[in-house]
Amino acid sequence: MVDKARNAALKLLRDIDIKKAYINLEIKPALKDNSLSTLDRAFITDMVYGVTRYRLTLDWLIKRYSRGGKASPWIRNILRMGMYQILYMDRVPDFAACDSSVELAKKYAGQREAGYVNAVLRRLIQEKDHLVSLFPQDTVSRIALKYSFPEWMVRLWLNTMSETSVEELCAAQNIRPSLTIRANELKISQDDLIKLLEQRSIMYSCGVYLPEALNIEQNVDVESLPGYDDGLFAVQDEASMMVAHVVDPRPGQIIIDACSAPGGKAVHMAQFMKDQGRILSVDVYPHRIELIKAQCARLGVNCVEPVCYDSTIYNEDWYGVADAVLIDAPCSALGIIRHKPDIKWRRIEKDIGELLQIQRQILDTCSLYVKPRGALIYSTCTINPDENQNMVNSFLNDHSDFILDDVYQKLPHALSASRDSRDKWVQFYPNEDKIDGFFVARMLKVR
Ligand SMILES: C[S@@+](CC[C@H](N)C(=O)[O-])C[C@H]1O[C@@H](n2cnc3c(N)ncnc32)[C@H](O)[C@@H]1O
Repeated sequence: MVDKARNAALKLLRDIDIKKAYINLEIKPALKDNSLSTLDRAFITDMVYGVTRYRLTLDWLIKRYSRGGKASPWIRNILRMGMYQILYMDRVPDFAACDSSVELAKKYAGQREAGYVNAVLRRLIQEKDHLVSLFPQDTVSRIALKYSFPEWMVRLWLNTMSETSVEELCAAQNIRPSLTIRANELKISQDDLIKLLEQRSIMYSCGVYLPEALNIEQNVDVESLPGYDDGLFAVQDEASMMVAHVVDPRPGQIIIDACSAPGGKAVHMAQFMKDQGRILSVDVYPHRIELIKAQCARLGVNCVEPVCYDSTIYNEDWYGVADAVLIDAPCSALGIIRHKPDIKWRRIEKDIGELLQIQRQILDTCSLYVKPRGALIYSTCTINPDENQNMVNSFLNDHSDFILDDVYQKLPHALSASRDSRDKWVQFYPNEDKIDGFFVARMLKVR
C-alpha cells in the first residue's frame, strides 16, 4: 500500500522536475487537499524541500548505483525520495524508506523497476556511514557533494572565505528557517499580537537582533495564523526587516522604492511613516505590481503607490524629488537558499554578469532621484562581493556627489556589538547571524 503523503510528495517532485516549476508555487495548492492530516502536510513539505535541497548529492548517488542509461522521472524521484529518507530523515527507519519506495515503484513503474529501486536503496544503506569518503576529495567537489551545492557557488565563496566558513555557510543554508512575522503597527501593537499568538498557543521566539521580529516555532500555514486575514502582521525575514531601518523614512517624506514587488519593504517603510507621505513602489513586471497591491490591501496601507516602470530608464518627473531612494536590487539571491533551495539549481553562474549590469544601471539611474542631502540605499539578498561591496565601491568611484554613510547608526546596538570589526555597510550571513544572507549599504547625496 502506498501512503498518501509519499504519493503526494512524489507527484509534486515529478511535476516540479518536469515543468521546472517553483516549489513554493506548486506545493501551496497541493497542501490545501482537505484529506491530508497536519502530519501529512509536514511530511510532504519536508520531503519536497529536502529532496530539492540535496538534489546534487542524491543524483550523484543515483549515478553511482546506475545500471547505465537515464532513470525515468518516476524512478529518479522515487530514488531521490528513498535516499533522502535514508540519509537525512532521522525519524524514518531505513526499512520503511526502502519498502515504501519499492511500493511506489511497483505502482508507477512496475515490478522490474521495483526490484531495481530495492537493490539501489539496500546498497545505500550499506554505504551510508562512510558516504563522505566516497566523494572526490578535492575541496570544491567535496564541499559541493557533502552539502549539495553547485560547484560554482562553492568556488565563489572560497574566493573570499576560509574552507571552514564556506562549510558552515553551506550547512546553515541547508536548514529550513522558521517563519518570521512582525506586527503591522498600523493596526496592532507588538504586545497585542503576541497576546493573540499566546491565546492560540502558537509557539514563537524573538528575533536575533530586531525587537519586531517574531519567529513562529511550529509548522503552520501562515494563512491560518490569527490575524492573517485582518492584516495584523506581515511575513518577512529578519534580515529583510533591517532594510527599512536603514532607510529610516519619516512621516510626510517621499520615498522611491525602485525594485519593490512584492512590497515587503515598502509596507514596512509605510509603517515607519505612519502611513503618511508617499512611497512610489516601482516594479517592471505588471503581475508583480498586483502582489504589491494585494499586500497593501491586506495590511491597510494607503501611502504606497504601485507604479509599473523599468527602473533602468530615467524618469525626469522624479529628478531630485526623493528624500530616500531604495534599490532592493534584482540579484543572484544566494543568501535566501534556506527559504528557496531551488535557487541552487535555477541560478547559473552566467546570470551574474547580466545581473551586475542591471544593478549598476538601476543605481546610476535612480541615484538621480535623490534630493540633495537625501539617502540612497542599496540592498541585495545575496552573498557575492561583486553584487554587493564591489558594486557600491564602483558606484561611489564614479559618483563623487555621494558618500558612504554608516548603516550601524540605524541598526540595533546588539548588531554592531556582535562584530569584531566592521565596515560602514552590513553583510549578513545565515551561519553567523542566523538570518538570511543580506547586504545593505547607505549612501548620502552631499550636493
Ligand atoms: C529583490 S526583489 C524586491 C523585493 C522587494 N523589495 C520586497 O521587499 O518585497 C527585486 C525586484 O526587482 C524587480 N525588477 C527587476 N528588474 C527591474 C527593473 N529593471 N526595474 C524595476 N524593477 C525591476 C523584480 O521584478 C523584483 O520584484
